[in-house]
Amino acid sequence: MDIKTVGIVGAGQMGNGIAHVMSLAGYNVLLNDVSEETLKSAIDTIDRNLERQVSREKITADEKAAAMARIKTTGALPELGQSDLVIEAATERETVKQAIFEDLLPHLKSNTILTSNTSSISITRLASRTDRPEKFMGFHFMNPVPVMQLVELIRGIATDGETFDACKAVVDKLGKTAATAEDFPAFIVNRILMPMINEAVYTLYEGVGSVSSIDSSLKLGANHPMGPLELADFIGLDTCLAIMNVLHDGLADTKYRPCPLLTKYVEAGWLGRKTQRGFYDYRGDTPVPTR
Ligand SMILES: CC(=O)CC(=O)SCCNC(=O)CCNC(=O)[C@H](O)C(C)(C)COP(=O)(O)OP(=O)(O)OC[C@H]1O[C@@H](n2cnc3c(N)ncnc32)[C@H](O)[C@@H]1OP(=O)(O)O
Ligand SMILES: NC(=O)C1=CN([C@@H]2O[C@H](COP(=O)(O)OP(=O)(O)OC[C@H]3O[C@@H](n4cnc5c(N)ncnc54)[C@H](OP(=O)(O)O)[C@@H]3O)[C@@H](O)[C@H]2O)C=CC1
Repeated sequence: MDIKTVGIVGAGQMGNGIAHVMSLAGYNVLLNDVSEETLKSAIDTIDRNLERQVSREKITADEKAAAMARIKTTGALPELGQSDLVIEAATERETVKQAIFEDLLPHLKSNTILTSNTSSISITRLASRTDRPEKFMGFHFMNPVPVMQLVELIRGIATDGETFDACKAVVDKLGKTAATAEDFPAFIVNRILMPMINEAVYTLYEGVGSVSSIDSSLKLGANHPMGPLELADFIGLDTCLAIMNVLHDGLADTKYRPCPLLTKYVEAGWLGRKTQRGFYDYRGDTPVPTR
């Protein structure tokens, strides 16, 4: 299938990153969000990140201008119906994702491929509630999208070969690398990464280390580019907790129980960088540990 137009639902940190790389690769992009303000700030972020690539001579100013011109924003979900490929990148909550697909279905072309950027939720279950489980799959980018090389591709039980090949061709055109994962809770990356982050929060909860000592231990002792708590703030603590809950419920093993301290931060609305407070406080010039 020849994909020309990509509809993206959700213009948060992942949605704007996906719009950035898609438009730079030559796709027309229709970006949707429930909030007009989020759509505006997504365009500002994409502009800033493309400008950074221009200043580092990764792309030319003309390529940036062409990419910006290929992105349109809309608050009206039905407008995404004419897309060849839809990537849902809204909040990590199954009811939110289900409602989006339900609202979108009556407006879709019959051959549109539906995908979700979910970090953990069952692709088979999301697909089963649509009219096209064979044309549905997981298209999982990593954060920050313009920088990270990997895209996980997840087939639901019914996904057909043509749909998989079309999505794999998109990953190739983006210059990224696909890894195929089976459809089990949190797939590959988050099955491994998120229990490590959760364990870092337990290490903090039990007083084994402070935020700074835990993060420097993993940065300096294991060569991780970010400490696990800094990374949790970067991903979003709400997203981390949602993924742990999917692992805990889906695999029914207490080894995946979310740390109560992670729950407490989320209940406080301290979701990390996106709310300016999480394991670090980002309101000043430099991040200050909150424990
Ligand atoms: C939760 C899920 O479902 C799955 C996930 O995504 S899990 C999260 C996966 N992501 C990670 O693990 C990220 C770990 N962190 C890192 O790799 C690095 O800290 C980082 C790449 C984010 C930043 O790297 P750094 O060396 O500290 O910063 P910096 O030198 O400023 O940036 C490196 C490059 O990335 C670019 N960059 C950094 N952040 C960026 C962003 N948000 N958007 C676009 N470009 C960005 C910079 O411009 C720079 O580009 P050049 O190489 O062309 O100069
Ligand atoms: N953060 C990460 O590192 C990664 C996240 N993901 C996945 O990507 C998805 C998005 O995550 P992320 O970008 O971090 O989250 P954000 O919270 O940054 O963005 C989610 C966006 O979706 C919007 N939204 C909520 N409901 C709807 C709706 N019905 N229609 C349209 N937009 C909606 C939200 O609006 P509002 O704020 O107004 O509610 C918000 O702007 C999740 O499934 C997450 O698991 C995947 C890889 C990495």
